[in-house]
Formats: sequence, structure tokens, C-alpha cells
Amino acid sequence: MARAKIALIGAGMIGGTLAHVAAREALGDVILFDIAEGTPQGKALDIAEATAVFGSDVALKGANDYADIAGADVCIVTAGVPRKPGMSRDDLIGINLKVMKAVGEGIKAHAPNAFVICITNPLDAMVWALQKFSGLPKEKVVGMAGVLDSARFAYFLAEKTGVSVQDIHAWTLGGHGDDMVPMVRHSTVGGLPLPDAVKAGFLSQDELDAIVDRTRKGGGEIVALLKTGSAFYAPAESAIAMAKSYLLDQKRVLPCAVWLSGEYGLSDLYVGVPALIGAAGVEKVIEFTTNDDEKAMFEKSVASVQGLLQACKDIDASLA
Ligand SMILES: NC(=O)C1=CN([C@@H]2O[C@H](COP(=O)(O)OP(=O)(O)OC[C@H]3O[C@@H](n4cnc5c(N)ncnc54)[C@H](O)[C@@H]3O)[C@@H](O)[C@H]2O)C=CC1
Ligand SMILES: O=C([O-])CC(=O)C(=O)O
Repeated sequence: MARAKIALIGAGMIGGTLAHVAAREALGDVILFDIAEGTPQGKALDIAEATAVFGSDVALKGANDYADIAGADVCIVTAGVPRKPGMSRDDLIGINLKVMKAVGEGIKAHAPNAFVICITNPLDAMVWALQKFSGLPKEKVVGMAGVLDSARFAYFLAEKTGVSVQDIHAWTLGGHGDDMVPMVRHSTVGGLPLPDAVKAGFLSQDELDAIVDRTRKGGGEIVALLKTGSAFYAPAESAIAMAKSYLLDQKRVLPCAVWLSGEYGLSDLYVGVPALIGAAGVEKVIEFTTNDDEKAMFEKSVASVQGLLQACKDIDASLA
């Protein structure tokens, strides 16, 4: 059977890391595409040489021409710009919306059957615009943010409680902004929902509140440390988990930005919710029960996303 073809649109920090992980895991042949000449070719060659060390038979190629992504099974989009200290993700909207238009048209022309994972920020608005510009089916276009946000939540909980990160299941809902909603009642430490984990003495309520706050601001914490860009290892791993679930029909339930048509009482937008990812793309949206507090926080986050969609429509009338 032919190997899967994975097109990485954007060969920067996340794109290069994606190529490395995909090659190392032998997920498929990799095309690294970028508008910068030399960068995708150089990274592809460097990783291709590494395959002789880690023993993987996949092929890697760098490209500046969309024709090279032809027939891709998966496209992971990181093209655009990241934020720098002092900026919010939303400040990227003007530049990155234009990038999504070019990328959407490239995917539409050359890889219309791909499963597309958008990473570019501001995520919920960019994945919405990418779906519109590409015209691909909504169940085949998803955004990566929830896997990363919930991984941060899980890591901070593991660090504080001393429980293996493998026995922590953390969930977040909502847009990929500082008002995302870490789902305290639905997240578990060693099988205990977090309120019960507090009662059992794994951590105090104040410690849990601090972790929720740190999770919300997790992206900014890394931007402040790196100074020249944003997180890339955990974002790349998160997108690989999503790509794998599609390529291997794993049917994992992962928090992703997906198109909603009635679920959670919402329509016509992308926002982060748990979704089952299999060979057909988004096969099911899982609806968490929410109490009044959670509902209010989710609504606030959704309102931020809706504001960004309006901003996109104001910038590009073709999206209205
Ligand atoms: N959704 C999420 O959870 C996360 C999203 N991000 C976002 O991912 C994006 C990429 O981040 P990095 O890889 O760190 O940035 P980077 O700057 O290292 O790489 C971006 C690449 O995109 C390329 N590019 C720019 N315009 C292009 C175009 N029209 N077509 C093709 N390539 C183009 C650039 O040449 C560059 O190589 C940023 O918008 C960042 O904010 C970052 C971390 C997490
Ligand atoms: O914070 C940023 O700009 C990058 C990002 O989305 C994250 O790391 O969550």
C-alpha cells in the first residue's frame, strides 16, 4: 500500500517540527511547503538525512510550488506569522487572513481530498476562513488548539499532584484565547474529577484555580520566555495526534476547533469542542453537559470568536 502523503504548509518552527515528528513516526511522505525559498528545501534535506540515523523509509521534499502538494492526504497549515511579546493572537488577524486566502486556494486546486488541520492564529477565525477559502467539506477542515490547551492543563496538574501525566485526562472548551474554558468537572486525576481530587488532597482549591489561570495564559507564558516567537514542540505534537487519528482511523476523541451546526446551541462557526476524528474526518461532536458557570464562560469565549469572525468579514468582503 502506498504511504500517506502529508503536506505541511508553512516550514517555520512548527512546520519543521511537524516534519521531524512525522518522519520519525513514519506517518507518511512529507512535503514541506513555504513561500520562503530554501527554507523548506533545507529543512526537508536535513530531516531526510536524519532518517538514515533513526531508520525511517519516508521521503521528504521541500517546495515553493503548490503543485507539489498534489494528492496530499493530510495538510497541516502553519503558514503566517506568530506573535511577539506584548501582542495578542488577535493582532495577527490582518496578515494571517491574507495568508489563509492564498493557502485555501492552493489546497482547493491541488489537494481537495485532504484532511486539513489549521494551526495558524487567531485559530478559530483562521480555520473558519480557511474552510471558506478552500471550499473543502467542513468535516475535513479542523483547527488545532484544544489538544494543546488540554495538554498544558494536564501537564500542570501532573506537576502539581505528582500523578503521572498518563493518568490525567484534561479537557478544555471554547476558542483559543485567554478566555478558553478549562473544564474542571470533566477533567480527572487518577479517575477523580478535579473537585473530588481537591477533596482527596491531591491539590488545594487555590492551586487548582492557579492552574486554570495558567492554562488560559499558557501560550503567552511561552511567548514571553522565547521573545522571538511562540510555542512549537507541543503544538506540533498536538497536530500530529489529530493527523494520526485521521490517517489510522483511530476514532480518538480530541478537543478540536470544529464547525458546529446546532451542537452546543451554536451554528455557522468553528470553536473548540471534543470531536471524534476518524477516516471520515470529524465523525461526531461530543456535547459536554455544562452548569451555569461553565455555560457563561463558554458563551464569553464564543462571543470573542464571533467578534473575530466579524473582523474577518470586515477585512475581506468575500467572507461576509
Ligand atoms: N493553534 C495553536 O494552538 C497555535 C498556533 N500557533 C500559530 O501558528 C503559526 C505558525 O507558527 P510558527 O511556525 O512558530 O511561525 P514561523 O514564523 O516559524 O513559521 C511560519 C512560516 O509561514 C511561512 N509563510 C508566511 N506566509 C506564507 C504563505 N503565504 N504561504 C506559505 N507559507 C507562508 C513563513 O515563511 C514561515 O516559514 C502562527 O500563526 C502561530 O501564532 C502557534 C502555536 C500554537
Ligand atoms: O500563544 C501563541 O501565540 C501561540 C499559541 O497559540 C499557543 O502557544 O497557544
